[in-house]
Amino acid sequence: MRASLIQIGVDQDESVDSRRLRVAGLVREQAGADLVVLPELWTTGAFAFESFTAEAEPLEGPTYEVMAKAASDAGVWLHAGSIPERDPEGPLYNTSLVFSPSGDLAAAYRKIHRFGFDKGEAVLMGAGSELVTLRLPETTIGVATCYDLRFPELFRGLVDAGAETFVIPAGWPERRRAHWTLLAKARAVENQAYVLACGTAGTHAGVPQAGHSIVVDPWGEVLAEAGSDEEILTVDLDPAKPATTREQFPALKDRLLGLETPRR
Ligand SMILES: NC(=O)CCC(=O)C(=O)O
Repeated sequence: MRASLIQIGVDQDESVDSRRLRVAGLVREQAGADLVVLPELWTTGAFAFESFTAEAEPLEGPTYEVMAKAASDAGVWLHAGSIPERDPEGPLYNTSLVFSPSGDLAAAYRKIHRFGFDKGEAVLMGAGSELVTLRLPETTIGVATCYDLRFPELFRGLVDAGAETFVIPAGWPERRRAHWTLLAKARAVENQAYVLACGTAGTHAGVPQAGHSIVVDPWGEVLAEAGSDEEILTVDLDPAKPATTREQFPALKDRLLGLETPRR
């Protein structure tokens, strides 16, 4: 299974419309991959709070249109990162979109843990409440977004729902890059799952981004890691590896807490 993570540079000297078209071109260039992944809030930048309201779009808005077409043109499963979603009946959400190779929306995930404490995303956006997994031909993905990476119980919930591969778009800042790589490895090892974590490059709203998109296998081995600039990581994954790892080292079977029916 071939995955491509597109670590987009998000700089405010490029308009949102131009970036959408440029990114669609990059997705089309990944024809031949099975799964393509984009970062969190790459239209605005995850820290460009002041533009969330102005750039918010309905679920089936301009990013949806352009990315659905790019997925079908490339014939790939596309995790198109997240958009600031305007729900006509409610608040804004930080919503990830996953398209099938025919360009249909296969899943949407509203970020559960909003970042910023009492500022920024945490006050501008509503919290999602539903875990999302999706069966692709070769693996079951579980989706999470950026700050969610700090909440291991979310990932355990995704494992319980069948996830073998976590797909995590992000806009993680350079200042806490050490946490990003540490937590990506931890989520892979503790859940015996692949982690595909795709961040942004560049600087937006004065916040330098970490980049360093990373692919970690179920043993915690880093299969690929980007630098800080715009970059595309392409990796070949063995879809059987989460299952074989869980068989060979069955630590998940020793869980005692947090299960509706304890195993012992
Ligand atoms: N966009 C985010 O969720 C940022 C998360 C972050 O900066 C952190 O967890 O640290």
